[in-house]
Amino acid sequence: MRIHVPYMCRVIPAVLGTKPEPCKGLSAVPLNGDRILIIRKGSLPADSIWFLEVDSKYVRDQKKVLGTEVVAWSKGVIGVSEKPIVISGPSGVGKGTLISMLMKEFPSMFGFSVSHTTRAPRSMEQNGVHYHFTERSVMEKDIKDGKFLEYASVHGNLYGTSIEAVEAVADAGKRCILDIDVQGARSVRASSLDATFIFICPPSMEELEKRLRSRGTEAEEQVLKRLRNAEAEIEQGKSSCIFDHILYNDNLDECYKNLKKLLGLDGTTAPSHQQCKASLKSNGVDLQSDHTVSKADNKILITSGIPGSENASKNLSVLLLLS
Ligand SMILES: Nc1nc2c(ncn2[C@@H]2O[C@H](COP(=O)(O)OP(=O)(O)O)[C@@H](O)[C@H]2O)c(=O)[nH]1
Ligand SMILES: Nc1ncnc2c1ncn2[C@@H]1O[C@H](COP(=O)(O)OP(=O)(O)O)[C@@H](O)[C@H]1O
Repeated sequence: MRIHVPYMCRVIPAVLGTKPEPCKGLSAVPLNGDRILIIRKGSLPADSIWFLEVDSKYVRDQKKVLGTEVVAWSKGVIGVSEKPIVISGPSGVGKGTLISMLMKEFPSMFGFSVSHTTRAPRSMEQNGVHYHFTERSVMEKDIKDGKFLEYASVHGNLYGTSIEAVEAVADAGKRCILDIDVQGARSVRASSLDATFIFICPPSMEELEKRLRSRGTEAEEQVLKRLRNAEAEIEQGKSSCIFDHILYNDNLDECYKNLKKLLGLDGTTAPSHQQCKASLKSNGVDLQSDHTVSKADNKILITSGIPGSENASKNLSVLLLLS
């Protein structure tokens, strides 16, 4: 079982009082920075593991918002969250159009990861909705400070996915969609974020140019740069092993139908909530009331039964902490 820190967690609005009672049956493992992993004994896997943030920026902000004393905030690992979806493809191929269609048809299911960029906003674009439009120096500092899951220089500007952007979608209980370039997709592939990777291809370079020009959002110099970059992007998208699926966006409705099909949204393969719950029960950690917890590097070892006894090794669960 893998636990991703800090994303893939959902915020449970459980505020502890100023003087929490000593809790029986809880194991606490201090992690990096201001996080503690809590494991509760003798409970269902779905309700047994969560993180506590102590005196983090989030906790301090909540103190202000709630106007009350808050000592910690819990971020629970509950249920099975669906894999995020990474969508890549050359500029003008129709990524944004397909993502908008998906979000419009399934508003409560998907959430868009709002990237940061140093490029100037287009006339219809809103800060915080389409992108977080950012100064290069600010973004570079945030990258240095480890706030980004991935970033890349694309068509002369910096683009990046902040950890907070992905976390915000997970916190809302939605499946995250990332619209990022091939370099970004490669970085996410190499990260701990388990995602579904989809590459969108144009039917031809002529059609791509037509779409890019007819969108009318770029100056000629930018159009030419994007078309030049498109050839390499398509080659990498098709030949690398980054992507799980390649979709051709020739006829839009057809492509959208295929996208829904591979996401299991055409009514044939979508997993039900019950199925998710069942798979969690069979794959999750079966915590018994007598277990010990220890930490070694990025692993949390949970041993049920009496340590050192013959049965203990059979009941060893290892949680990998990947950040
Ligand atoms: N690596 C990375 N690429 C991004 C991110 N956000 C957007 N992009 C990519 O940057 C490229 C340019 O995006 P944009 O300027 O909005 O132009 P458009 O693709 O023509 O709409 C596209 O390939 C996007 O997929 C991000 O957070 N990270
Ligand atoms: N299958 C398609 N056929 C014709 N035009 C399309 C198709 N898909 C998208 N478009 C148009 O192409 C332009 C670029 O699409 P967009 O979604 O902005 O691309 P991207 O986000 O990949 O840069 C938009 O004007 C959009 O309406």
